[in-house]
Amino acid sequence: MQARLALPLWIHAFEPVSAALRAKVAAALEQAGLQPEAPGAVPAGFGLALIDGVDSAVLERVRTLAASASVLAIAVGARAPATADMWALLEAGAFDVLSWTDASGDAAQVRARLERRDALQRLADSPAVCNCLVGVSPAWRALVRSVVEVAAFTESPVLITGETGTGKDQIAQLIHRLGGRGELTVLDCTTLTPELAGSELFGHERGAFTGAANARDGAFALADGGVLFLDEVGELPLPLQAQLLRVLQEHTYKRVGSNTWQHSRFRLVCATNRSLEEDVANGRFRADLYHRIAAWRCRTPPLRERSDDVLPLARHFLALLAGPGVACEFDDAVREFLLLRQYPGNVRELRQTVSRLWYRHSGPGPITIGDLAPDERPARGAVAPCWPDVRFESAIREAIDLRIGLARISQAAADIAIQLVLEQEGDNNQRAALRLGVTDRALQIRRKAWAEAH
Ligand SMILES: Nc1ncnc2c1ncn2[C@@H]1O[C@H](COP(=O)(O)OP(=O)(O)OP(=O)(O)O)[C@@H](O)[C@H]1O
Repeated sequence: MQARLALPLWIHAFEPVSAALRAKVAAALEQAGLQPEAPGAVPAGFGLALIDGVDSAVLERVRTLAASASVLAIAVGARAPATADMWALLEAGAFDVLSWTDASGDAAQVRARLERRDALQRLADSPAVCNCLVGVSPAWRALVRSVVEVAAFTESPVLITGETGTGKDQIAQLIHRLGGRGELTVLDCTTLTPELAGSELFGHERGAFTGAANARDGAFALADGGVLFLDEVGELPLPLQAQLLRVLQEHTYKRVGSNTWQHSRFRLVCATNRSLEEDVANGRFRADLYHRIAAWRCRTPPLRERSDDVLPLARHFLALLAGPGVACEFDDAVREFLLLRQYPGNVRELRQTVSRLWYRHSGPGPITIGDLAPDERPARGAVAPCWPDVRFESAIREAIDLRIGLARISQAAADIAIQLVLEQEGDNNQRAALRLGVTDRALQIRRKAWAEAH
């Protein structure tokens, strides 16, 4: 038997999978060093969904399980599921779909996948990631997981796209930290002029051009053994794009004024806030270069797509400003202001907003709305509650991320509203109906349908 894997692992067998088959799978997994159990009330950690046939009920259940745990779907039926069903299981949140063929390698396959997933999760939750990169939203967490995977398990070039201030630079630094390679050499492509670019990138020999009093290393030499980060790569002029092709492909180049090929082994990370696909389509960016730099792509989502991250980020920036051991918080009104404000400059703008609050603030005590500079305060009249607001949008986004359909979202919103109003009105149907803007009878029908469904 292999060494035990200390993973909380549960097994959920879907109808019509028999208890005997479940026990057989569990025994094989135990042989492979796993310790399967039944799922708890809120399944966490890792889980196996044993399925024999896929229908909407199975998909719905997988969706619920995957909301709080990492789910691996295992098809145990005599026939492998149709490809469309496999995709549907992934869509529902399973991280992979395997077939159980009753062969000796099946349990080993399961274990290998769980180990990899566990290693990824540990890295994503490690101080190397969490101490610098803050974010709790599903969109941010999915990005971090994919970046951790590409950084720690591959050597491929990575292209990071995203609006300004969304953390592309931070992600490049994370790839460098996790990759365990030498130095990080950063080159801002907006600063490359046609005259200087050759020397900046490739270096030059002494006397190669007027003013070249000494030989000098360029970015490719400096990046040897480490990571080369080409920031704003979309701004590279076309002639320079052509010059980069060979070195990115072959890792060889010549210094300006030299005929000798030099070698440099580096990992390439590029970032841009442009759509390079569009630039390729309209001839602004070379397609061959694009395919070399974009072996892996990731996108840093704008802050408006992850409003759950606003307060954690704001608290993080405040803690950095306050320094170690100094507790400082925002009061409720400031929290609301921060949540409802728009951030066209994304995280950078949020950081600057927090800095301005901090420098106007005189402690002790929380940051209060008086700490907001007068020109930043919401205009009079603009503070009336606006609905639907970003919090509502965030809840809906979460439902969409969980791939919940429109009918269920609308139904759930209506059910919650009815429940809340009934509570407030002491279960008085007539008053609740009045407040909800529906007839007494309509509310009764809905309540009856709800009671029957639950
Ligand atoms: N997830 C995060 N956690 C903590 N700080 C962050 C995060 N994302 C961004 N920041 C901070 O926001 C600011 C902007 O981030 P960064 O420079 O990485 O953005 P960018 O996308 O590279 O911007 P640009 O396109 O303008 O170069 C920095 O101060 C960075 O520290």
